[in-house]
Amino acid sequence: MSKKYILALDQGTTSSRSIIFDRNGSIISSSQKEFTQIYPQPGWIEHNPVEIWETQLASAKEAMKKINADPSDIAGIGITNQRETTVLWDKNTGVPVYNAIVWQCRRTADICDDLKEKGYSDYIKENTGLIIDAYFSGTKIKWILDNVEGVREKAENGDILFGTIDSWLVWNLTKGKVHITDYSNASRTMIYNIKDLKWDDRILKELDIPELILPKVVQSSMFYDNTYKELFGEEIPISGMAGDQQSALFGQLCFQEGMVKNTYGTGCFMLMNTGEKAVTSNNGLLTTIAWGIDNKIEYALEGSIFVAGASIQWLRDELKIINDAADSEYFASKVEDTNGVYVVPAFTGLGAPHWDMYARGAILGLTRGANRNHIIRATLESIAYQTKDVIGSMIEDSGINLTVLKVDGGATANNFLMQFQSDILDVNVERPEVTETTALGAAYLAGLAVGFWKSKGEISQNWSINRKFKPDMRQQKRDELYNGWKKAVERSKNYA
Ligand SMILES: Nc1ncnc2c1ncn2[C@@H]1O[C@H](COP(=O)(O)OP(=O)(O)O)[C@@H](O)[C@H]1O
Ligand SMILES: O=P(O)(O)OC[C@H](O)CO
Repeated sequence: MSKKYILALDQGTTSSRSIIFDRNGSIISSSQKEFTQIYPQPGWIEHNPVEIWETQLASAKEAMKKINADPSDIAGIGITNQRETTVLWDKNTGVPVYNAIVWQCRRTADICDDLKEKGYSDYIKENTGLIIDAYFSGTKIKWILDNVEGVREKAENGDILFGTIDSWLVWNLTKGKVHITDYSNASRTMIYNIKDLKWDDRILKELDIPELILPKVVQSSMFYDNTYKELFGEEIPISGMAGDQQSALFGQLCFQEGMVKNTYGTGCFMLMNTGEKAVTSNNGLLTTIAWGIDNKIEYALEGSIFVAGASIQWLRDELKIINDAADSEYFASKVEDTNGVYVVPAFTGLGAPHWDMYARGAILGLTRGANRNHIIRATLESIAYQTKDVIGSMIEDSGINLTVLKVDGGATANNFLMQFQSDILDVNVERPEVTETTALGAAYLAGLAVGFWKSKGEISQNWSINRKFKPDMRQQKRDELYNGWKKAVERSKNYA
């Protein structure tokens, strides 16, 4: 019987999703399960790795059940994941030794300060492409080794394994047989040398991380192994793997140098394909591996914004001034402007291009007339302003003048935000028909490896546009608004 589908496992920051795609790249079935966000202290964020695995598996089974898909209908599984989030587990029992330390967690800021004081900034930038920050996995691994009793000793004896979420899922899908990560995920650890394509000895030594806990780094599109038989009743090939932002770049078909996408989820991540060149940023962007495919490595420039859609969840869950994320569009549209209000959602510091681990959130410009709608509108606008900060850096670093921005992710459903984004950038914003491009990218990577799709050319025919937003704002107004934002951001810096 011929295989009909590819199953993408999209393990995100707030939910585990599984999506089944057909040969046209259309969504045939999906399932999503939220899981617990654990905040042990201000600025600390953890996930339970077992809950991650269980929700991911449950969503995969549910997506299959909804369409009565048999495991034999599935040509391959592609995995895509929240990046940097760090898990250490016991190799013999498969039990995590601590909760996963999430990418947003700031607990290792002091380890990062120490690295900077020791003069590692240039070395780390040149060799890992990254800027020293608590965001990345390296200092999180060190924290677990140093702070969880008995773990360092076990690690040195070879009884502990480290993985980002991709590794953790593959380990569980294969019942402890396979310990791997792909190039795109490895490039987010701050311990991987993206030029030499190997774990970096000098950084490992400085952070005191034993190399034997690290996974083997592999291509993003290849047959890795099968799921173990009892899991779905039959083995299914696992054949694609990439960090979620790189996967979205692939899913948006940004295969050529200079092509850019921006994903609006919990955070906002803009990536530009730079081909086989690792471009170094002079403006606060990261150099990262886009993917390893056909025995080649391609690179990307990345602007990482830590808080985007999460600020809308904050309006809903903490301020309780909206009931649903989608309501933000209605309330924002009820006012002409923000009445001079700016919201800087630096809840977990600021990422690109500012890189300030000690920035914190702020609401500025309040006057007696400021109301709920202004705050909601200012929160949505902050997502667009942060994107503008990043795009400015990208244009300077690449020399490429952007005329179109391809967008995806949950918050792109918001038409007010998309129009404001186009207005403030003065570029066209294109929203595709399938905005689940993260999962789609993983499906493409998996499908290409098993011959479900023959070539990138074949999948390129699948992309179609849902709506194009065109700029409609005077330059003077654009400048005024953006200058106000820049002032507000400065006020939020170096606070904690
Ligand atoms: N209509 C909307 N307007 C603004 N934000 C939205 C809207 N719908 C969803 N969001 C935001 O998008 C995020 C969810 O997008 P998603 O791509 O699923 O994120 P992730 O993969 O990071 O979990 C949430 O933070 C949510 O607040
Ligand atoms: O889970 P998301 O979509 O918020 O993505 C998280 C990023 O991979 C963090 O680098």
